[in-house]
Formats: sequence, structure tokens, C-alpha cells
Amino acid sequence: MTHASPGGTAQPVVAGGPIARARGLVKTYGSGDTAVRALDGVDVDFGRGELTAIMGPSGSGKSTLMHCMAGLDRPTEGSAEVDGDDVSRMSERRLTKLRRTRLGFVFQAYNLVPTLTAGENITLPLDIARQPVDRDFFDTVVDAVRLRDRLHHKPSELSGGQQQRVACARALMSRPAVVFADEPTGNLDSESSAEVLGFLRRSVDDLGQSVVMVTHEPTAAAYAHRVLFLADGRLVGELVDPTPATVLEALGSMSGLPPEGLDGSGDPGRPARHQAP
Ligand SMILES: Nc1ncnc2c1ncn2[C@@H]1O[C@H](COP(=O)(O)OP(=O)(O)OP(=O)(O)O)[C@@H](O)[C@H]1O
Repeated sequence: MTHASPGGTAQPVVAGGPIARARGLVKTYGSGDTAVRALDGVDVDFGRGELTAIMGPSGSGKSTLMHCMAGLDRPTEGSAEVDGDDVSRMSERRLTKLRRTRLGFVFQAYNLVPTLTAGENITLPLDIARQPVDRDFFDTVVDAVRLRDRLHHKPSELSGGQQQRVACARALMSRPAVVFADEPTGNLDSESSAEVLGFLRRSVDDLGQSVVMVTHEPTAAAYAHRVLFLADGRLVGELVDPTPATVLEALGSMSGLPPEGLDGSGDPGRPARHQAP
């Protein structure tokens, strides 16, 4: 269950508080006449133990928001907190450690090491960090991604969907506070997409993982507990318990609405609330 506060901050109501949050997040690229305000004051909470999708038109700031939250980019103003740590103010050294130990990443490109087997790719981050591999958890994750019979295959011997499931398993192995997934199904056919998205959702429902996913696809966003909509670097709406139809409807209504405010309030900073029927 979520509510939009009068101040415009979308806040999920979940036990233990949000796993990540942004306050007054601004990101400006360049300067002077050519400056681009990619994020224009974003306040948002990401629910603990939830799959949150971020949608919006091309250039609306989705990747910039995710990168600022994940410490891959520095905001110009405001704060980005993950599990109580302000990543916007951390030293590079601490950020590197945080990304390695507390965050998981899944990108559109699978980024697997071609000379290693699927199993070796899954444990690689732990091996690099010289952390022990919890074999029971490894088995749980491998079964959840349904890769048991592919563990000894190299990436070139796996389908795109299987490679992305290896990348998902790898992201989960350190039990990160948050998995950030940027267009994880962008290269996949619909069947492989369903497998990857099904796994990301199960990682939340069955393993308690928190996941934040950028996507263009309403069918992908419908796997989320909650969808956030960005436009021109601002949070302009959210949808709880989405379906492909309600996501499409929300996207359609946003593109057709006047610029003074998607909820009709005249306040462009206030997110419109689209509740699934
Ligand atoms: N490194 C950069 N330098 C300059 N401008 C940038 C940079 N990265 C992003 N931008 C600009 O910031 C704005 C937001 O970009 P961003 O990639 O976050 O949008 P997006 O919603 O993820 O887009 P897409 O769906 O096309 O990936 C765009 O206008 C983009 O051109």
C-alpha cells in the first residue's frame, strides 16, 4: 500500500521503512546554455522488500535516477540514501566497497565473463571480494533462476535469457540491500523476458530482496509492486499493483495531460496517483 503525501513525496508504507530514498535530488549535466537538468528535484522512497519499476519517456531521467541512487553518478543537489547510507556524499573508496558488497546490478548487456562457467560467474563477485559462498543460498538462487542443469556451461553456450538469469543470480549472491536493474529485458524475447522478470519478482516475494528496475515495457513494469513515472526529471505519478493495461492507461493519460500538473492540481511537483482497479 502506498500513498502520495501532500508534499509530493511518494512513500510506500512498509515494515522497516524504505530501503532507499531520494530527497531533493537534482542532477545537472553540463553548464551554461547547454546545461541539462536531468533530475529536477526528486523526492521518492523505495520500498523494502518490493520490486519498484521506474518508467517514463526517453530522456526523462530514469537512468540518471537509478545511477544516482546506486552511487554510479553524483547528484548536483540533494541526497540519495541506500539502507541508511548517504551515497551522494560518500568517498569513492567507500562507494566502491558499497557497490561491491551492498548493491547488486543487472544491466541490459549481461556482462558475463566469457571464459568462466555460469556457476563461476554467479560466485565471481564474492570470489573477488574474498567472501565465502553460502552454498545453501547458492542452491536456492540457482534453483530460483532454474539454471541447475546449465551451471557448467560457458555464456556462449547459453541463450540470452539464460545469460541474463546468470546475471540476476550473480547480483543476488551477496544478498545486497538493493538490486538495481537497468532495462534487464531490453535484449530479450518475450518468453525470456518473462523468465527473467518472474525471477526478479520471486527474488522479492520469496527471498525478501528489494529491487529497483528501469523499464520501457508496460508488461515488464506490471511485474512490479509499484511503478514510478518520471517526466522531465520529475516524479509525476505512481501506480500500485500494476497490470499491463493500467500501466498503458497511466502512460497514455500522462502524455495527454497539461503541463501544469498531471493530477490536475496545478502543482507540477505533486505526483498523480493511478490506482489499479
Ligand atoms: N553524461 C551525460 N551528459 C550529458 N547529458 C546527459 C548525460 N547523461 C544523461 N544526460 C541527459 O540527461 C537527460 C536524462 O537522461 P537519462 O539517460 O537519465 O534518461 P532516460 O529516461 O534513462 O532515457 P532513456 O529511456 O532514453 O534511456 C537526457 O536529456 C540526457 O540526454
